[in-house]
Amino acid sequence: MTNMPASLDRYLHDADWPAITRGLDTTGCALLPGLLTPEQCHSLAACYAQDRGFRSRVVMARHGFGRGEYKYFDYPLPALVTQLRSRLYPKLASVANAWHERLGIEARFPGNLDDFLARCHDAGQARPTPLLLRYGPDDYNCLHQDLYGEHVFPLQVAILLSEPGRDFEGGEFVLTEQRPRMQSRVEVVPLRQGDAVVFAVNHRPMQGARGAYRVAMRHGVSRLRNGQRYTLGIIFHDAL
Ligand SMILES: O=C(O)CCC(=O)C(=O)O
Ligand SMILES: [Fe+2]
Repeated sequence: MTNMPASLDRYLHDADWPAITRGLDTTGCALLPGLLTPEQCHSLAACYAQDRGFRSRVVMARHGFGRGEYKYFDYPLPALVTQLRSRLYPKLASVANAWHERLGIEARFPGNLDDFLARCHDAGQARPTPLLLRYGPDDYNCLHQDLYGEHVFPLQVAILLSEPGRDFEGGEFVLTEQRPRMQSRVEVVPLRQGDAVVFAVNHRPMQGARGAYRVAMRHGVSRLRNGQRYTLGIIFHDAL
């Protein structure tokens, strides 16, 4: 994999971060359309078949997580994954800090990923969390939250590496939001190949009459009707 592609640098520089922040604040998710090129998607998805470069493989059905499988990258991450993780982090850290402030959570996030990871590693959360997921016909991913220890960065990113309609059908990315004492609401996020969705890992603040309250978010993937679907997941906190 090559060094930081200029296109990615430009994308992150030119993106409308105030609009992305508004999306995150109002719905708990925001789209970064066309963050990766089809070629980048293809080469990341092709990594899945390799044995090297991963620390573990999870067959979802064995754990009741759904159907399909995923593999956690090992350190050192592929260059493109490192770049995405370290460049996206500072853009999202200010949203994360604003959310903690509104939720009355004490922890604040440093401005760069290395400082945040040092905090995770000091607490024993030292295993890398970026992952590739692979789904085939009838596979799905149950609603879940990617929590791996005490240290939680409240936003994460998923990038669709396959093209809906061409590579697979079904398999929609869904988010649910559970307000206290209310029934859950679902949001389907339409993604094309190369699109990234930024979303809340566990809680997000919602403005109420008497200040902000906590909404619990979960994410998952609906059943594939056919084909193959690959995703790159970028989680910022490391795992115990
Ligand atoms: O395959 C997907 O779109 C969901 C991936 C996921 O659960 C994650 O990135 O944490
Ligand atoms: Fe996930």
